[in-house]
Amino acid sequence: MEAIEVKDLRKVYGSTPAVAGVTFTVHAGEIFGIAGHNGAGKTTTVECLIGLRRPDGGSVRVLGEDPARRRRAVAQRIGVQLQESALPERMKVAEALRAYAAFYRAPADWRQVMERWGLGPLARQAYGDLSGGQKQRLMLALALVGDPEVVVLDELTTGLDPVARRETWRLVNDLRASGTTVVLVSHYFDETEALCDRLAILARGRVQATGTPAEIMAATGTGSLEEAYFALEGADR
Ligand SMILES: Nc1ncnc2c1ncn2[C@@H]1O[C@H](COP(=O)(O)OP(=O)(O)OP(=O)(O)O)[C@@H](O)[C@H]1O
Repeated sequence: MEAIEVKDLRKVYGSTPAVAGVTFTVHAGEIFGIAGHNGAGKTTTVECLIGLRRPDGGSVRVLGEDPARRRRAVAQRIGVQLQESALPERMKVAEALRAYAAFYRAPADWRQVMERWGLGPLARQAYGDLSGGQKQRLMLALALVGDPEVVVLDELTTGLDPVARRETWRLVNDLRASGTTVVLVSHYFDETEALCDRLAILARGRVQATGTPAEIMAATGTGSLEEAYFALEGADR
């Protein structure tokens, strides 16, 4: 079974077609990128994957389930780190991990997750006192505390300095190594190029290309995913 299957997904807000017929498949155990610039439809696609929005057309299956109909069942098996997630400023790192673990029927040991992601020394520190990189690390740990089969990371490294960004990339690679399927949503093409086994490039609610970074570059005759994106954008206008 594929981890995720999206077929001809459509979502319209008023008269804005945010997602206009998106199709892709995520294989179990891979890092799959959903790449594209602001307004491409990435977040809307992800919200349909996790059951936060009901599609207007097409179908979505996550681990064989329809997230719009079986949101709670899917939520037990998928970890989500959403854009701009925030916690109460005074909540401590350990408290947040313990509270999130309590949502799940079969969570990971939150103390182990805390240690694994290097948060042990920060256990008693308040969320509001963490650095940007530490906050991101905590968000990643919170997405993993339910011991999910699939984890969705939306704009994971936005606002991080280059060192924290590389450190986060290493953590994402570690995740794949441990067998978790990762969906990485990003508008940074260097990030998707460095991390993703395969990806879909979205623009204006449509998939412009799917494949491995090498396949997409070869198909567009370009040397980077960013150049490939602009080549595809040009061709589509
Ligand atoms: N709740 C909403 N109501 C109306 N329009 C929306 C809503 N959410 C998104 N849109 C519009 O749908 C389109 C796709 O937005 P979406 O947030 O899915 O794109 P994105 O690729 O995630 O962009 P970003 O990187 O800026 O988050 C945009 O034109 C956006 O303005």
